[in-house]
Amino acid sequence: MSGFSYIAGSLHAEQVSLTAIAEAVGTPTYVYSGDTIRATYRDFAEAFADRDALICYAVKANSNLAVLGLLAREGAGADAVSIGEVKRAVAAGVSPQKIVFAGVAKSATEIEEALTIGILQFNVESLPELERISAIAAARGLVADVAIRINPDVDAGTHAKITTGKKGNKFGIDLDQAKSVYAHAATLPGIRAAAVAMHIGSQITTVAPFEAALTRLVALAQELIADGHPITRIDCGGGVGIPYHGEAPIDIGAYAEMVKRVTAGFPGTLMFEPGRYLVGNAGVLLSRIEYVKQGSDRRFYILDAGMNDLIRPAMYEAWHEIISVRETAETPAPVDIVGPICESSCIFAKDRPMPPLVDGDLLAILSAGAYSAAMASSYNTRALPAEILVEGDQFAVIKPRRSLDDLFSDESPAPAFVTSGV
Ligand SMILES: Cc1ncc(COP(=O)(O)O)c(C=O)c1O
Ligand SMILES: N[C@@H](CCCC[NH3+])C(=O)O
Repeated sequence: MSGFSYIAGSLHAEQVSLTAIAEAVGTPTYVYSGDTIRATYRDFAEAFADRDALICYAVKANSNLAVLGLLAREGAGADAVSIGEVKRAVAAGVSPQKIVFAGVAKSATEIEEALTIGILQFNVESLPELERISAIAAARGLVADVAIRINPDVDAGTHAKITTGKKGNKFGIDLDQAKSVYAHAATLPGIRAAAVAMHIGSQITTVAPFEAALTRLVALAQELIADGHPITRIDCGGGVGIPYHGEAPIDIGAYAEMVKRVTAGFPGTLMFEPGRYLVGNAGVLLSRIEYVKQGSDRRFYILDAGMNDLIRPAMYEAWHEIISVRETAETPAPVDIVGPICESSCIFAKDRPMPPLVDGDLLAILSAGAYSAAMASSYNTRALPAEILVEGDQFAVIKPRRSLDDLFSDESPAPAFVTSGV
């Protein structure tokens, strides 16, 4: 929980009291520690300081412009999965020549706009996509740099819903098809196949699956180079996990040692796409207990935050640590911590030992810096949560809470119809 600690009996983000934030902007609110994001990025970058390396932060993990800007100022590039994410990265100050564009369904419009922006490379996930990129680039007299994302058929040992590098997953091109796809790429006028790429899944907690996949990718890169392909970059993807529930985190030094050893014979650029690792443990979701309800067999803490604000427990049965903002040494007892949404899965924790708390007390849901605000929705016509960035003893509202009117001001109970024309 670096970046968050109790000071004078009250939980703080760096030197800012979460109680003061709740009073200033209300709840539910995401709070991020800028210092933690920066320090984590620097650790990652430092581990590869002796190699030509480009760290492309996976924008999807937390796409707030303030977070992107902070990382851009550290020198990070961006891994984007939509033209919207590409534009966010550019708006935050990321150089287009540090942006990779991944994703299985890039539209023609997205490809055109990315070419106009001048991104570094497209990470291509299928043969028809490769041909589409070539046709669009060639029509403009351009040559697009691409990596083919390889599916190395490795079990990442993570949750089934977030594994991506096993045969049968929709992502990437199967390893046994790779050489023929590169051979085809070499014949296309709008393509320069300058890289190989992989991304085998998320929240991976051991180095072994990365090593198995990277070993296959490097062997492929060497064969491709021997065949005359201009491979100058290896994109190792993201996926490095974080502790949510006492997991031993991947030691970034051990991960870097493995990557450098496996790629020792490759003189080009190493690329990485970390998302969760950089921001996951740098954020909390701050929420207030609306009601404490005592049922006949259990006690509920009913929060003002719901699954629309933080969907990971409902979607992946994810475990998030939840702590009281008011420090207390009182004996914990099991409670169910639930939200207001009309779904049985709107529950953050079941039978979780918690200290006795009362209506109005604040809770912090930890490890909520990644895939949390970014996946929030306004289901049940609820405003999206606010977001705050803390730096030392100061905080900034980096996403104001919108008014409820904003949620439906562009809808009408009596819409104007137009003739379809068919
Ligand atoms: C292609 C790609 N790169 C990078 C990431 C970032 O993953 P993580 O947040 O686990 O580092 C993802 C998401 O899993 C992804 O799909
Ligand atoms: N959204 C997922 C991770 C998916 C990563 C995107 N490929 C999570 O919260 O764990």
